[in-house]
Formats: sequence, structure tokens, C-alpha cells
Amino acid sequence: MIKNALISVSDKTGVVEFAKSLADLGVTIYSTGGTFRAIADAGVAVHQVEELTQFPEMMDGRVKTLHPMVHGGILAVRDNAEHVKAMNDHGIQPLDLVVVNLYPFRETIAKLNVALEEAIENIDIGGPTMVRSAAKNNAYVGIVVNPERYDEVIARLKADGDLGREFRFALAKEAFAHTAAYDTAIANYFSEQLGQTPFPPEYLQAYEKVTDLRYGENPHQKAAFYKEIGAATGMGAMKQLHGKDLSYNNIVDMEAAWNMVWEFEEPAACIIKHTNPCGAATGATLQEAYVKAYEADSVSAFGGIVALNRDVDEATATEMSKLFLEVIMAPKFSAKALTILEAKKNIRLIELEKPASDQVVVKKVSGGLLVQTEDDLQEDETSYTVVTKVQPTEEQWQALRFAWKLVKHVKSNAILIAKDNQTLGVGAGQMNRVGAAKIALEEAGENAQGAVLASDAFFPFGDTVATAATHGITAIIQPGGSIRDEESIAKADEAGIAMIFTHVRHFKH
Ligand SMILES: NC(=O)c1ncn([C@@H]2O[C@H](COP(=O)(O)O)[C@@H](O)[C@H]2O)c1NC=O
Repeated sequence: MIKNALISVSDKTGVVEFAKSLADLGVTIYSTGGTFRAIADAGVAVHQVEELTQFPEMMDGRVKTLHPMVHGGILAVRDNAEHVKAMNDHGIQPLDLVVVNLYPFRETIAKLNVALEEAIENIDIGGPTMVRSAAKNNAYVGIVVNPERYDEVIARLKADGDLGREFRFALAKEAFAHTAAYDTAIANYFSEQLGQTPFPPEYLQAYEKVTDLRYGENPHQKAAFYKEIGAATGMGAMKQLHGKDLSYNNIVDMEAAWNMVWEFEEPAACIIKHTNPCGAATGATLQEAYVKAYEADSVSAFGGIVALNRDVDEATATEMSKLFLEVIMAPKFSAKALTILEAKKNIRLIELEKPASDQVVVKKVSGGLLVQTEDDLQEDETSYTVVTKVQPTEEQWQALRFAWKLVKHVKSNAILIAKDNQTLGVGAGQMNRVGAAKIALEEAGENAQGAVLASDAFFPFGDTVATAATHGITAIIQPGGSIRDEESIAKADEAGIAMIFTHVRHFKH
């Protein structure tokens, strides 16, 4: 039986209707300042919490509900004689339903240049205290932290006159998750102020479920997708405009595709299979970039994930509509592009913001977590060295730059062949480097003649350069740093290949 409810909410969405329904069910409502006014102004019967505490709200609202008359009323075990006696002795009213959501701390720190004082003033104390009291005493008290629960609460009260033990327990779990996520945001903000990010002594993150997924990487694996609470960019902030539900593998590939395509400032298109590019290209227009990316490997492009770094126009949409694609992601789709692509039932269309920089990459391992900064080093070409007798031509430099930007997104060991801002062959995830080169060169075929080769890490032996030479590769970019670099340099000199050492490695596991 719910006799008394305490409502104290910052997010007042739906609270007036909710309070009205409670009042109609005969519940006596107590409220704090702003919530009281919102409810009272709507003509709903409500009491000020000061009636319980006999204390005014004070210290800029820092102290309003932190009082034994409130917490005794929430925490008392209703069938414990001592607790009941304490309530009677002190005139404490039982509070059977607590409805609280907290000061907008996350929203406050998301604002530009927010002062520490303002952030601190938005740390809720009384709210979480009531939430935790009520959640602890869920055997008797209902705790509601999410306005989305209001309807169900009312429906249950109307149907059964009570919330029921199981539902109260579920609400309590939601409440503890709510305060944990809230404290996580505060702890991370403090870490940031202390300069402890991105590797604070405790690694705390809070995620909320977006959806259950049909299955995981394989049909026998279960999966769900979670987003960072308050995510403004990245996969957690994507907008799906069309198509069936995304799969686990779709999202993994989308992440790879999206990071890859934003390597380029000019119009670019990347087509991804299993996180590696089967085709990537830039062009004067988006349409040109897409067609080149498609033609790079038109066999593998089937069922691919396409990422584009420009708004999709009619011409590009028309080209893409000719092929079965799993996902197309872009900053925006024009109305005409949408009409063309929406005619294809199965394609998923995703709008997404450009990726944010300064992200960390996190990998779960058993019993732990690996955290690293992104592989987003701004490389300075002046620190590259040409190690061969032959210098690259301007055209080769351009092709090498293009290939180097992409090879870092290919699973190691990675070799990528390119020409004219278009990939021609990709060898990904091989256990030895010459094996990756053979795959990439074979895929490039005749087109390897006059093309360039990029390698994500150094050549341990001269065999990769020798293989590249037999296929007509004219320039190579790689980190260098092997004890047998001289072997590779000699092979390059023999074949008249220009070779650059970047002194930067781009492993990707
Ligand atoms: N200080 C307290 O005792 C206290 N009690 C409740 N609050 C918060 O005050 C907010 C509601 O305030 P109002 O009803 O005045 O708009 C809620 O987010 C609630 O979590 C408090 N504020 C901060 O700690």
C-alpha cells in the first residue's frame, strides 16, 4: 500500500501527470521546492517537504531532504517492532514511494568552459541519498529514478494497489545503476581535473543498453549493444534512417570504416569487409571516390559496409544502389539520395558525426582491460627518410601518402597496394609479412605495375621487397627499423624501387 510519496526531480518530464495520477489514487505527496511548485501550479494536492522536516531548505538547496524525518520514513523496516517504535516516538511518517532524478551533472560538464564551481554545485547529494535509502529498503519502498517508469507505476497501483516485491526490486536495481553511473561521471570529471586521464587509477565507465542484438559474431553467440551514457559522437550517437536492425558484425565493421574514411579531407569512400578495406579511394567528387573504391575489388565489395566522408548526393546514391550493400554511413543523405536508397529494403542507412579525436581504445581481456590512446599520431613527413638511391616522384609520393593513411587501418600483418588514390590490393591479418604482400599483389594483378606498396611494420627480411619488385611495384613506404633493413634497401636499389622509412609503426591487432 502506498500512502505517502516523496517526489524530488530535476528532470520534470511527466512529473505533473504522474503526481496527479498518484493524488487521484489517494497518495499524499511531499515535494522539494521546484518540484512542489510545478505540481502545485498544476492544481494537484502536494505538501512541502518542510512539513516533514520542520526545517527550511537551506544553503542553496544543498540541504533540503537530508533529515531523519525523511530518511527514517524511507529506511524504517515496517515489520520491525523497534523501527516502528522509533517512528512512533519521533513522529516519523513512512514514505512508501520515492521519486527522484538527480541534478544534471553530465549535462553541466558537457557545456563549454564550465567552471569547477558550477560543476560541483551540480553534484546532487540529497537525491542520491534518498535513492540509495529507498533502493536499500526495496522490500517496503518503491524507488523511481526514470520518468519512463511513471506509467507502469500508475498502471500497477491501479491494478493491484501496490507495486509488488519483484517490481520494487527491479526498480531498486535500476536506482543503484543510476547512482553508480552518476558517480562514475563525477569521478571521471575529477580525474580529468587532476590530469589523470586517459589512465586514471580506477577505470570507471557507464554504458546503457541501446538494444539486444539478434546474435553476436556468430549465431550461437548472444549479444547486445550499449552506448556510453551521453555519447555525442561515435557508434553510440549514430542515427539509423532506414533498414533492418544492425548486427554485431555490422557495428564492428562500421567502427572500422568510419575511422578509416576520415583519414581523408578530400571526398573519400571506403568499403569494408571484416574490418579491412576491400576498396578505398578518394576522388574529385564523392561519386568518383565511391566508383573507384568499388572498382578496386568489385567482387569483395558485395555485401560490404560503405563509409563516406561527404553528404550522399543523388549521383553517388544511384551508383551505390546498383550493388547489395549491408550498410552505408555518411554525415548526411540528401532527400533524393534517400529516396533512391530507401527503395532497397535491406540496406541500412546511417547518419553519423565525424569521429571525435582524443578517444581511447579499450580492449577487454579476461580479468582486465587494456586501454590505449588512439593511433592518431599527426605524422610529420619531414621526419621520413628516403633510404634508397632512387627518390620517389611527386606522383609516387601522393600514392604513398594515400597508402600509408590506409594501411594503418588494416589488420597486421598488413600490406596495401595503391595507385591514383585507389587501393588495388590488400593483404590483411597474415602471420608473415611476405604472405600479406603476396595476397595484396595477387589481388592487384597487372595493376601492380607502377603502383606503390605500404607496409604497417618493418620488413624482417628482404623477401617482401623482392616479391614486390617482380610485380612491378615502384615505390614502398614502411616504418624501417629491422636489423636487416639493409637487405630490403639493397633489394629496392637493385629493382630501382624508391623506399621511404616513416619511423612510425602502425600495428593493428
Ligand atoms: N540537498 C538535498 O537535500 C536534496 N534533496 C533533493 N535534492 C535534489 O533536488 C532536485 C529537485 O529540486 P527541486 O524540487 O527544487 O527542483 C532533485 O534533483 C533532487 O535529487 C537535493 N539536492 C542536492 O543535494
